[in-house]
Amino acid sequence: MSHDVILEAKGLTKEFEGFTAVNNVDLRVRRGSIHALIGPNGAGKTTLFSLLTRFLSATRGTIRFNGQDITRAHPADIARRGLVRSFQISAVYPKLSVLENVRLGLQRRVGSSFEFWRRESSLHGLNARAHELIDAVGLSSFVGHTAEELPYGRKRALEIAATLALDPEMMLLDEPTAGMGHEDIFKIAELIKQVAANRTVLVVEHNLNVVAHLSDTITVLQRGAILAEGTYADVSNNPAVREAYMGTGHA
Ligand SMILES: Nc1ncnc2c1ncn2[C@@H]1O[C@H](COP(=O)(O)OP(=O)(O)OP(=O)(O)O)[C@@H](O)[C@H]1O
Repeated sequence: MSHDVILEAKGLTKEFEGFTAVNNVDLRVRRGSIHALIGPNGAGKTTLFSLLTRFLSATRGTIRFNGQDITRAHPADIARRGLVRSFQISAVYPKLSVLENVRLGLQRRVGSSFEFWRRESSLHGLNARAHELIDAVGLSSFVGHTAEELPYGRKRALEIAATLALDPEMMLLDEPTAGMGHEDIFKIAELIKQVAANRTVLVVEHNLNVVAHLSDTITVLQRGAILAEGTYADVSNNPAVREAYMGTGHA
């Protein structure tokens, strides 16, 4: 595994009672890149994410992260190694406020989240950074709201802020702009670009404008297998990809 490749899956396969949702996928994600995973509904994108973060066990295949075999690692161990999925929201608690949720993520990163005896004053030291992250995802006017009170799009923004608070080496974002209005989509896309400056991002995204804007590399899945891979120009000019997208409303 080359040093440039942070995450590598080989022959990854997931069968559900005879149905193959992910079929012999070889995926290499370059360190520092934004890599998008696209494909029609049911192509296996979410299943692939779940395999990579070990929310699901693969039927076959191997996964290496930073050169180490994580094929059988526990999901929490994978997160600790720096591979964090955005909705892995042990990071978002519905009854806690936006500020508390993001601050908790920051505390986890410094390894103090379970030190409940820590003085309230020490928490305030984290507030400035928490407010920065909250501001960056456009949630400043929702600071005191509980996570469960937020509208859907804002909740997704909070998930991203909470994930960023953990400062992962690699982030897996599962449809980060889903359910968002046009303005929020643009803000989130910019934010992803900004945070990707010093980390690796693998993103499942349906909005092809966002994909075109963000991605260094795009992998197109169809029926669980890789149909094409390359830059946006490469894949969007690929006849097989055009065919796969016809009639899906995403073209
Ligand atoms: N637990 C499961 N049991 C049986 N089949 C499943 C299970 N999870 C997913 N599948 C099937 O696997 C296929 C791939 O699903 P997946 O959700 O990974 O696709 P996707 O590309 O993420 O789709 P979408 O874009 O609609 O989110 C689908 O046909 C789905 O019905």
